Amino acid sequence: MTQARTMFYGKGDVYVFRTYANPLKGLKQIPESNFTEKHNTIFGMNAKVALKGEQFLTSFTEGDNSLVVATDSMKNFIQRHAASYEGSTLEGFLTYVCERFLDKYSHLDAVRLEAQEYAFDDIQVGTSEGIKTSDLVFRKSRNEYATATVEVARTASGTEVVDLSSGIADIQLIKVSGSSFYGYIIDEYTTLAEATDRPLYIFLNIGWKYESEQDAFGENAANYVAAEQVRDIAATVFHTLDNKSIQHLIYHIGLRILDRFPQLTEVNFGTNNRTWDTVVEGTEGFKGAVFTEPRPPFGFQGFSVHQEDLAREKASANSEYVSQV
Ligand SMILES: O=c1[nH]c(=O)c2[nH]c(=O)[nH]c2[nH]1
Repeated sequence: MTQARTMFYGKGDVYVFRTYANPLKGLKQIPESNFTEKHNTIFGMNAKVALKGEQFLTSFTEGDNSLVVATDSMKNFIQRHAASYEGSTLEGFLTYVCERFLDKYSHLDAVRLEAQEYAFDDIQVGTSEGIKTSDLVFRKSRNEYATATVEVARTASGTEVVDLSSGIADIQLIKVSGSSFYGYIIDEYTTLAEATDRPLYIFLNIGWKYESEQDAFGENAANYVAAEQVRDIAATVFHTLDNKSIQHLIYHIGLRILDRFPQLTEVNFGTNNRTWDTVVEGTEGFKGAVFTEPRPPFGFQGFSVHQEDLAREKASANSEYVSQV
């Protein structure tokens, strides 16, 4: 059996800070979030590009560099195209750069670009009219950030987006009361005590896919899903749901995201359990308790939720799903 060969090369940690990119305005307002626009005064990212092409074979097998685009040049290519990008989304920018690579170098078969947003948050400053949000000074975010992956391939008639996914990474949320974990298998391996109310601390990466890639480009902002809106849905569902586990929680976050954004086909999760260790239990007379950082090892979950799940829940008379905040 002949096996498909792996062959690509590229550049990672390509930092791009484009100032005064076009703002993204007119996002759909959802009940879980007051995020409706992104000013993009700083459109920042850490990008990674990989070029694919059958014609690169001799660069590996014979050291023939005649068709090699130096990875150093790839870095320049991405950064310079940030100046000419007229759109306002990470997905749109990555697609634009993939297409320009394929235009420029006719021996490429496909280009894959991934990026993590390098976010800067607004900050309030004193002005002669009182405390206002500065349009000049921003502070580096140490919080979650948007992510995107795009692959564009050459076809007989032009190019085609063959992979596009969006996401938000490194959300870290703690719910101090209203989470439980009990009813699991109790046997000779069990040492964990059942909990009817535990402080649930979770790390989440959430990804989503659009039915139509066009919606990820932001030209019709009403169909774009901002990472900030997904973050706010996650926090809202966490706040509301009497969750029985992280598994249970993420299913409901997924359903709510798909309900708010029918233009998505799928929402997926990579989560991590960082539940605090208890040091001093709460008692009748002492509402508070004392906790500390958990020790490794840490539990994790992987799960995807699809529009069929939402349709099934909505059709079911005894569904636990709620669509209101
Ligand atoms: O939300 C949880 N899901 C589990 O599967 C699990 N297992 C465990 O020990 N703690 C937890 N918490």
